[in-house]
Amino acid sequence: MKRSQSVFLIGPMGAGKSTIGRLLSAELKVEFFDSDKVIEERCGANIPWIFDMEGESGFREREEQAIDELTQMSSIVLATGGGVVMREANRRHLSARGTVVYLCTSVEQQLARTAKDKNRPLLQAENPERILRDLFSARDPLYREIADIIIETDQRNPRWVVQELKRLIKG
Ligand SMILES: Nc1ncnc2c1ncn2[C@@H]1O[C@H](COP(=O)(O)OP(=O)(O)OP(=O)(O)O)[C@@H](O)[C@H]1O
Ligand SMILES: O=C(O)C1=C[C@@H](O)[C@@H](O)[C@H](O)C1
Ligand SMILES: [Mg+2]
Repeated sequence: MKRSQSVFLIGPMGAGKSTIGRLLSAELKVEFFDSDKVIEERCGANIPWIFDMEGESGFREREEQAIDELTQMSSIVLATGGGVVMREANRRHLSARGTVVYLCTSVEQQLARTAKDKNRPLLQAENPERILRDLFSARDPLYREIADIIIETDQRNPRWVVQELKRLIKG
């Protein structure tokens, strides 16, 4: 682990960052934060509302501020939003301030895992599969660029991923 002892989970929508982050923080007995939730709490509104009122750029401003603050805390588990790597400042802070874990998932699994949830404005379009494929092409190299650990989650249940992560982080 890097100096701060924090673990930052990155990856696309439906990779399991929020689910695995919560379980991992309980195992490691450290505090858990989800940057999407922090942004919603601070704003007093949900992500679709922020996208509607402020556009994606407004959301990204709020996200950059939240990531800067959260990555300065010591010994936390942080689940990030799927688009966090789009800003260079976020990549720099995540990479310098903790152990970055990229949770990889196929587009098929992402579609299955996000199908019922309406809280992801980028997927409320006619062809979410096309969108997920385009996002994957743009973002996968950026996730890889800052990842200390890469873990494939398609065929794994969240509890297995947490145990594997615990082993890799301690090792
Ligand atoms: N390894 C897994 N196997 C099966 N289901 C999973 C797995 N990981 C997550 N899920 C399920 O997929 C859905 C999406 O997971 P989650 O919200 O944790 O993703 P996320 O990476 O935080 O997405 P976002 O970037 O949109 O916040 C949840 O219903 C969760 O229970
Ligand atoms: O992939 C993305 O760009 C996003 C993922 C979600 O976690 C949220 O941060 C928001 O819906 C945007
Ligand atoms: Mg999440």
